Amino acid sequence: MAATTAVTTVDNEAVATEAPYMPLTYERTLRTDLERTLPKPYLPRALSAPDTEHPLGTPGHSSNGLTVLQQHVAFFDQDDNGIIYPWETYVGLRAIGFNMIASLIMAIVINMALSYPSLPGWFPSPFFPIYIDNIHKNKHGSDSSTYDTEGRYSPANLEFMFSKYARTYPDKMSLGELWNMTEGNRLAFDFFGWVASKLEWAILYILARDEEGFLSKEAIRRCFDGSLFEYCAKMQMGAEGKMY
Ligand code: HEM
Repeated sequence: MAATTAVTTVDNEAVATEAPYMPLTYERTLRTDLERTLPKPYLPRALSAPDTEHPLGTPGHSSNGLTVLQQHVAFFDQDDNGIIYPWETYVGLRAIGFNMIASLIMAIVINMALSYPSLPGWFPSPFFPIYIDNIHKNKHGSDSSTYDTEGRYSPANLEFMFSKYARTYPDKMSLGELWNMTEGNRLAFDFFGWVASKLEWAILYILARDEEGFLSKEAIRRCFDGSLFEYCAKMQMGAEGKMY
């Protein structure tokens, strides 16, 4: 009997997600029920971005053989040649609803920051192209870890983002909660990553927040696979359709 109890205690410790002497581990909780609706939630997906409510990813959204991170940026490749120039980023941002000044500033910042790591050679280009083949080389620190280093999408990390930081509602986050998330994701002395993360989440919040000022899990999930951008562009053109 004693042996059984000992084994049970050891087993529980082996899968514990909370440590009594580290309060953050029980303030920022991890969901342990993901497998009820999402098979192999720990497995990074190369082609689709599922969550517990959408175990097959985005219906009707084709990967075209691209990784989820490549899909995130492919919308901005206006001529489909695998290279995103600043003017293409600008056109894409305008198409999803940003005004001229915001789109201009964002296009310059995004292409200046992301071009060099993505280039096929070591020589910089004055036109600041971003090569989609190498977009995984632009992964930075202090992010949500939802993309892996090859550009796959890790479903469990999207779910943990919500179980850790979504306090008001389980499926949407306020601006303050997003702020806490980016603060919680900060890695030491990672100045580039701190700023890049804040900007990415701020732009997404501006783009997709609802009337009450919350950013939904569905908007975030669809930002990861880029289908959110297609949806926003359609909405801007006045096309029919509803995402939520
Ligand atoms: C309105 C447009 C955009 C929004 C709202 C947006 C938002 C985001 C968000 C929320 C993330 C996830 C960050 C994290 O996991 O913490 C992300 C990641 C990323 N985005 Fe965008 N993005 C946009 C446009 C672009 C464009 C045009 C490019 C490049 C052509 C780009 C390249 C990337 C890359 C490389 C990552 C991976 C960074 C990482 O996880 O470390 N994004 N973006």
